[in-house]
Amino acid sequence: MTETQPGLPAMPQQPLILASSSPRRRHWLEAMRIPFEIQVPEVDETPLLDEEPGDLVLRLAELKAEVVARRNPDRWVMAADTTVAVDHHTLNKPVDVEDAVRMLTLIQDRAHQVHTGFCLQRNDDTHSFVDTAQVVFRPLTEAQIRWYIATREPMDKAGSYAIQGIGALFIEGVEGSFSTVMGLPVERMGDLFLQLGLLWPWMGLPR
Ligand SMILES: Cc1cn([C@H]2C[C@H](O)[C@@H](COP(=O)(O)OP(=O)(O)OP(=O)(O)O)O2)c(=O)[nH]c1=O
Repeated sequence: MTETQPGLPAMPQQPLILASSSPRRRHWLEAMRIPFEIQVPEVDETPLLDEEPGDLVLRLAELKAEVVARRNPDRWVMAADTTVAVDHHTLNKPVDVEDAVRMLTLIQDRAHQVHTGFCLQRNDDTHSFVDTAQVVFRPLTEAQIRWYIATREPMDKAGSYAIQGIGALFIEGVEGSFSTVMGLPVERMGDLFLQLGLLWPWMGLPR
């Protein structure tokens, strides 16, 4: 029999499941010492016809969480999806060097939006939202853009840059959450963990 103390969970809370292959999302959870394991869902990330970027990231975050939550009854599963929007363009990860050139040419010397969809789900209990940050880029010449792409940093990032890397040098300012640009809105995620009483039990303390 498991001994319980008032206010303490009867058994240790199961770790979170991160439904993502993103090293950035893993990084944030490790940095915050949240216990987690990774299960990567296979989902089709193709946008629907005329789908708005905010709708796209929410749908994909919910889909990734749903797929993994169905396989893991009674476990909390977290997923996210990030995209960059400028005018009517949605910029996902570049498919090749020329695609990255196209994206960086579009976003240099102006502002764009980064939308990150987030979903936390256990069984049918789903909590999801979209967080948006605005990023202003400095002007870049084609030679500078090609130099940046040659570093390979842009190749697995939405919008073809990394705010957490060399890309920081090209950014004039950010309005909103830095972590949202990196792919995980950690401030709003923390709010949700607290509201649901998940955070402190993960740290071994009462909720
Ligand atoms: C704009 C920007 C994006 N990114 C990253 C975050 C995301 O990992 C990636 C967008 O791709 P996503 O499709 O959101 O995520 P992913 O394919 O890396 O992982 P998964 O779908 O398995 O969860 O771009 C940065 O790391 N820095 C940035 O500044």
